[in-house]
Amino acid sequence: MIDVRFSEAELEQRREHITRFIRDRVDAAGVDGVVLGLSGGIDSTLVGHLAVEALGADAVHGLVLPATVSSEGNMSDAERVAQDLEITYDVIEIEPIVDSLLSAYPEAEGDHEAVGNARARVRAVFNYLVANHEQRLVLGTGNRSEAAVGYFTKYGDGAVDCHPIGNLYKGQVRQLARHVGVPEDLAAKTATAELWADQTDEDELGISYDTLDSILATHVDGPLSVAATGRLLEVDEATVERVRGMYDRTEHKRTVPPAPDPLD
Ligand SMILES: Nc1ncnc2c1ncn2[C@@H]1O[C@H](COP(=O)(O)OP(=O)(O)OC[C@H]2O[C@@H]([n+]3cccc(C(=O)O)c3)[C@H](O)[C@@H]2O)[C@@H](O)[C@H]1O
Ligand SMILES: Nc1ncnc2c1ncn2[C@@H]1O[C@H](COP(=O)(O)OP(=O)(O)OP(=O)(O)O)[C@@H](O)[C@H]1O
Ligand SMILES: [Mg+2]
Repeated sequence: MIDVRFSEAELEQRREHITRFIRDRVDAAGVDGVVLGLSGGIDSTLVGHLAVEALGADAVHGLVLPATVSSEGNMSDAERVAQDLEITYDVIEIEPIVDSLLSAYPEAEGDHEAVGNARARVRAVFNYLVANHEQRLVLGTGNRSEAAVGYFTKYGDGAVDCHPIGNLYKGQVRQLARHVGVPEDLAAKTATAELWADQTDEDELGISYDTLDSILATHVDGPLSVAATGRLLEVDEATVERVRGMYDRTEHKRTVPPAPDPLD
């Protein structure tokens, strides 16, 4: 595999670069701070840390938004992160809202993907309720690995004002998290979207993040062909092609929705 990790000096550079980015976005928007969803996972934990470093704890509002499929461990970790960072946070159960969507449209009941994505979109509604009310920006927590293969809910966790860690592969997210002092149990935790019971990213994607990061760095974001990537990483060409296919099929999630060209 490709080792995507930074050197210590590069990590410190990234930390400064991202905290400056967050400050610049807030200043340019003329708002009073940021809001973000805290899931107990490493992406939101790292963004929470960097936001506090950039803006101070008073300018960061956390939302812990449990669903019935959320594990108690993750929800208590999310609260622990907010408490350790000394930020204001709310805990709001989202399932009553998901239930009311399904009682209005029972046809979707039992469709775990549609309902799971609705959970992510209900969370986006709360983020923007707080952002509008308190003059804040919504911070995204998506990383390059998820974005490249479209592993996020369109207008759910993808509905944000900026992506502070959007250029980091998952392996780099874990490394930067350790560098800024995130506790090891959180930095090493298995990634899960928790949109339905027992979901994990690697199971659903059918690939480990180490392999995904390597294929992205080499082929999707890098110059090597499918065959050269397969040889270099010692993975099947079919795996490289599968990742490339996910990237191509999810282009619509990374771009502004199109309209027809203007008439001449
Ligand atoms: N070619 C195209 N051009 C324009 N739009 C297109 C399109 N193809 C689909 N669409 C639209 O996109 C929709 C499908 O996209 P979307 O609604 O996102 O749904 P979809 O991509 O099917 O599902 C989201 C995936 O992201 C994962 N996820 C979600 C949230 C968080 C995390 C996490 O890591 O925590 C992971 C989730 O487990 C699932 O695998 C379609 O229903 C359609 O409306
Ligand atoms: N229960 C939740 N409460 C609040 N926000 C949530 C919750 N679940 C998901 N989110 C939001 O959706 C984002 C996307 O989830 P995702 O699982 O990709 O990231 P993560 O949980 O931070 O890290 P990991 O991918 O390692 O699990 C989270 O970072 C968080 O902002
Ligand atoms: Mg998660």
